[in-house]
Amino acid sequence: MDLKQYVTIVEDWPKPGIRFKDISTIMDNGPAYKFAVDEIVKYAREVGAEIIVGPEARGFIIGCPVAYALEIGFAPVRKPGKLPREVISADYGLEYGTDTLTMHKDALKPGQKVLIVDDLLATGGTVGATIDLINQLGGEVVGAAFLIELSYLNGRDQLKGYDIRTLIQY
Ligand SMILES: O=P(O)(O)OC[C@H]1O[C@H](OP(=O)(O)OP(=O)(O)O)[C@H](O)[C@@H]1O
Ligand SMILES: Nc1ncnc2[nH]cnc12
Repeated sequence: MDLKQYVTIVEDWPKPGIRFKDISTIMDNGPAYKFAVDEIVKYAREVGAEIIVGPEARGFIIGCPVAYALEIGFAPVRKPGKLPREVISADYGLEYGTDTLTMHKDALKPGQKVLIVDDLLATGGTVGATIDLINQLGGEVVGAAFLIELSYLNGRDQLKGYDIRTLIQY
């Protein structure tokens, strides 16, 4: 299936000069959404993922069905002030802003094999901070999977030495 045809490009959103890749038109199409999730499930099996870690909010949309299909857990990465128990933090930069990400301190078991899942790799700031969080918790990153890669923003530079799978490239 050519998944790219289901992505909607929104010009100048949320700021002038940004070409926003809207994945809601993948999600609202049952076969396209299932195809995307199934491709990442296959990859998760290849790398032997024991838990999925996904950043809010769009990482949940892809990461949770992958975890469900594999009958493994999902650990959320959230923006500050959202997780109710003790957290660890990491700062990151975005294509359009900066922020901090957090995870619960007990979200992973030491040595657990983690697959990071998100909808989109842009500058790599989010995934870089997510790797930092996983490392702080003693997890082992076995791969990172994204629906979309914006190659022109060189997010892969943040992921040197890690296995990456992306389904759609721009
Ligand atoms: O590679 P990067 O430059 O870090 O950008 C990619 C991240 O940006 C978007 O999330 P955003 O922070 O906009 O949050 P959302 O999913 O809640 O919309 C996207 O879902 C990725 O998580
Ligand atoms: N251009 C873009 N489209 C959709 N999500 C994004 N996250 C960061 N950059 C993005």
